[in-house]
Amino acid sequence: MRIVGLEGTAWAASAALYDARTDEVNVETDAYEPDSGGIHPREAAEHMGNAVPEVVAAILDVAAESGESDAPDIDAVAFSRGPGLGPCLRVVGTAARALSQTLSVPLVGVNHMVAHLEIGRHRSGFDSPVCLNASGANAHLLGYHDGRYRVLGETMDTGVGNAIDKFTRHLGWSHPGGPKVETCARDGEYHDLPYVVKGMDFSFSGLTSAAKDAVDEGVPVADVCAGLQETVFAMLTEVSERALSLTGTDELVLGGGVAQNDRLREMLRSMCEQRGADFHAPEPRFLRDNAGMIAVLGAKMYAAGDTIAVEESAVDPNFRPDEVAVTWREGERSVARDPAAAGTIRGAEATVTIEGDRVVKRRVPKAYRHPDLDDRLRGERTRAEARLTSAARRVGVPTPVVADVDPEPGTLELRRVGSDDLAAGVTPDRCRAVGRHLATIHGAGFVHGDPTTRNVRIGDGDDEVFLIDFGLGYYTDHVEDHAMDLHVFRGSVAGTATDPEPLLSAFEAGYAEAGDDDVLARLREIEGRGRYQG
Ligand SMILES: C[C@@H](O)[C@H](NC(=O)OP(=O)(O)OC[C@H]1O[C@@H](n2cnc3c(N)ncnc32)[C@H](O)[C@@H]1O)C(=O)O
Ligand SMILES: Nc1ncnc2c1ncn2[C@@H]1O[C@H](COP(=O)(O)OP(=O)(O)OP(=O)(O)O)[C@@H](O)[C@H]1O
Ligand SMILES: [Fe+2]
Repeated sequence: MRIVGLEGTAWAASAALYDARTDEVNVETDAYEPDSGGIHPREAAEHMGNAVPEVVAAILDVAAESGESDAPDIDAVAFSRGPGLGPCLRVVGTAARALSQTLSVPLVGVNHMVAHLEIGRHRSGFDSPVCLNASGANAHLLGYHDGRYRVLGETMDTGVGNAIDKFTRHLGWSHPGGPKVETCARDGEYHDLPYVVKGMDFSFSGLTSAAKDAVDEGVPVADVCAGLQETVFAMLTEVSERALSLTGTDELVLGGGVAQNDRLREMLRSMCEQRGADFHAPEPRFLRDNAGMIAVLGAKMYAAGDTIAVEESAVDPNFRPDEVAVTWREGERSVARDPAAAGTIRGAEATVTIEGDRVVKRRVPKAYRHPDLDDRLRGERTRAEARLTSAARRVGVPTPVVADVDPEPGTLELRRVGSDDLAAGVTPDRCRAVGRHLATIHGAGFVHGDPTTRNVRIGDGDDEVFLIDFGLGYYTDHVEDHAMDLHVFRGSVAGTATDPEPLLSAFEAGYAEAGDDDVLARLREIEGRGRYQG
């Protein structure tokens, strides 16, 4: 089978030929480089208009030379339907429809972000990995479950590349900024910047502003670049580790243009090594936007009969990866596995040793993080956990008694609670109880910060649950912060349960019993927010 792929969501006018028999991928790309500032949608679309016919012609030449007959020997045309810049997508969509009609072959509409994921899975040979997509306009964690890729975590504001590019625009550097920050950071000393992780979601906006301010205040640019990389990539590595821990998976693949960064790959590799997981990042030509990944996923979709009629092939600038019916993996294994049951448990942050009634939790140093950042986070979180675990119990929320705390090495001794993690026995009654408990701590002025089904323990009664692991918690009265707690819990249920709806409605009903309606309204808004920001 041979598939032609077309890509043109933003900057790369690209065409590819994928031969499924030999697994060979030929790619022709013509990049748009803005004269100044960031990517300009109209200019980028103009570039697509000029460059797409040329890269297509070049790929058709390759097809003609390598085909088995005089005919081009092509089975289908696959193209990026979104997400991306509307004006660019429309140009490439039109080219793809025309090509499929000229060749009289079916059209396959590919989600660009799922293609970033699938190329990594394809090249790694992994079975059901967690995928971190680190690209310009996006940043999210995906895992396959029951016919869809679920979004396990994502940016709450801009994509990771855009966050870096915004900073370099402030310096007057040309687009793209990512590679320049990487080079400049090599000569810099680490500089502290805000670190924002909420469960498996994360935010870059405060950090970008702080990086700009630091330069304006005279901190050497190289130091700010080093701090920016260390902070941004540590956040991405931490949430990836959380996703591995939550799903029980031991395979991680990386995708997207920012994945070309050596330091990011090094951190992820180091994290995976430390926890005994396998890591794969494809070669750079498959990381940045390219039509090769579109052709490879196009081949899988075509083989599954997943083609679209021309009339239904409209592009979608906000096409989310979790909207895609994953036809080519029907019946395959979910990303969620059974976590190791006994002895020493390796959470995302800590190792937990359970001896009888006593639980010792150690936030071990993470080799992937800069030592200053590592010390800061382990100390802050150990202190927060001790303080908020006790504060929650004082307002009537079941939590473990804290027997001892030592923030310097990052060690806590807790009483053992519950018989299992909620993940092992999610029921509507228990979810309702979690909702009530979160409402109570919000009423007391603080958030949990990471209320997933692995950070709730189940007790003897039908609705007896304990909240644990308050390390990401903090005092706040902001409705948005409270709503993020609910969003994180929803995400952990929706990402792993086969029938999440009854669980989620019970959870929200529980919250409504004891909490503020404004928070539930804000949750709706967060869930509905289009996260794609070009
Ligand atoms: C929707 C689609 O149009 C979009 N594409 C996109 O963002 O292009 P991509 O090739 O995946 O990523 C480009 C980004 O990747 C960054 N980048 C490239 N090389 C880098 C490096 N060595 N270090 C850090 N960032 C790098 C650039 O600064 C830019 O922000 C996406 O995938 O989100
Ligand atoms: N007090 C406790 N009683 C019983 N089990 C516990 C207790 N504390 C932790 N555990 C067990 O250890 C696991 C990991 O603990 P915890 O969530 O605190 O660590 P972590 O590294 O912060 O994890 P993550 O960041 O992945 O949520 C829990 O899911 C739970 O199974
Ligand atoms: Fe991309």
